[in-house]
Amino acid sequence: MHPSSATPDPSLLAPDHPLADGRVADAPLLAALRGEQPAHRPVWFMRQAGRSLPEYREARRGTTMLESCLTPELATEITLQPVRRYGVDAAIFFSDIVVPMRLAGVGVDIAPGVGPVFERPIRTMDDVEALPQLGEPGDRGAFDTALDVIRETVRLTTAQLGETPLIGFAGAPFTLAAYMVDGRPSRDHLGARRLMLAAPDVWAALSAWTSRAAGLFLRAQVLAGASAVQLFDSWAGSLAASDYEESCLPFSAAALYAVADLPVPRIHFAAHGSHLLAPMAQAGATVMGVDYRLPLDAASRLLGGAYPLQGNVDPARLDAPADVLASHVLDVLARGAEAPGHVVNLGHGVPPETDPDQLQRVVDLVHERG
Ligand SMILES: O=C(O)CCc1c2[nH]c(c1CC(=O)O)Cc1[nH]c(c(CC(=O)O)c1CCC(=O)O)Cc1[nH]c(c(CC(=O)O)c1CCC(=O)O)Cc1[nH]c(c(CCC(=O)O)c1CC(=O)O)C2
Repeated sequence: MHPSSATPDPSLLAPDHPLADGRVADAPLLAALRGEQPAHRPVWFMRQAGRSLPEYREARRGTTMLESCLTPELATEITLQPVRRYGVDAAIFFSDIVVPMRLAGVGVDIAPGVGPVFERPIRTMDDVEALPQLGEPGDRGAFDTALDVIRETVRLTTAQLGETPLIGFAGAPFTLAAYMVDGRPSRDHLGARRLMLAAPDVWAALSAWTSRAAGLFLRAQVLAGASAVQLFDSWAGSLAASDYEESCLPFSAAALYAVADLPVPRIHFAAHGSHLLAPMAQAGATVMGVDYRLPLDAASRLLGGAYPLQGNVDPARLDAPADVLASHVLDVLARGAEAPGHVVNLGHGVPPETDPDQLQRVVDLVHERG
């Protein structure tokens, strides 16, 4: 089993990093992620920067998704939009889980209304061995050079964020590998799960590659200025716990280990993953994200009260009448108070058709009552 933690060393951060120069020292988000009780419960939303915002749709006019992720000034503006509009307690880096693969030279694009689509699905050991080399942490090879555009966006964003922390993120090895095997979004990831069981050596080699890509992508974001990270194992929920522990956990642990020596909280989240919460907590995260299917007090008990939690407003209630939404948010706050620390989020990403005014109501209620 891969080691999952190391001793964080603040000296690894540049003096002008928001954590080093004190800019984010009093941020409620970081206090809650450390398991403390800040003056108010912090809140942010997965996919807060995106299609639900008119200003996003305006800013994206005439550009493809990946162009917008790889144009520093545009990605910075999009990351800042929800912080300005809602007053949320965190920015999440506007990017996508396939960006590191694109930067590595893998043929992938994001088709609107579909999601990631790969030119060549990965099915054999030859396919894996033909993937671009990524190098080791600290190597100045082609991939590390390609990550400079990410570093530039993080720097531009944190220069404008002031006291609001930036969360860097990556897709987890299983979710990335599932896209690469299936070649496009899939509901049950049967192609990936079949390969995992039929050719475990190919699956392990691919997962080692996606784990390295995710880990280097996270590390680049933190060293450039991100003050926390989130590893999205969006689709691990399609796995049985035994398959997850056997074929995925070691690779998620390796991805998180890539930033374990840096003094930043590490959030780990899987949609539909309540049955995996305990094994996922062994991957080396310091905070667990919970989707909307498992109440936070039950999640905290399941984890022995050992982890601050993030979540878990049900996205479906964002369309409900204001009083129904309010009572649901108050219930999430009450249950979240059972955990050592609580960051309010949705139980999955903001649905594109969400009314921004409803998200504003959630932020105001959490800041008032949280
Ligand atoms: O059409 C557009 O404008 C691009 C849509 C968009 C993408 N990534 C995006 C956005 C902005 C937004 O969500 O509105 C932007 C995006 N992708 C992601 C995040 C991180 C987060 O959720 O806060 C974000 C938001 C970043 C931010 O708020 O700053 C990461 C991501 N991309 C992806 C996944 C895995 C997944 O959801 O399948 C995940 C993990 C997040 C999750 O589990 O919800 C893959 C992906 N990327 C994308 C899509 C959507 C394709 C579509 O429905 O048009 C999809 C597939 C899907 O969502 O079903 C493209």
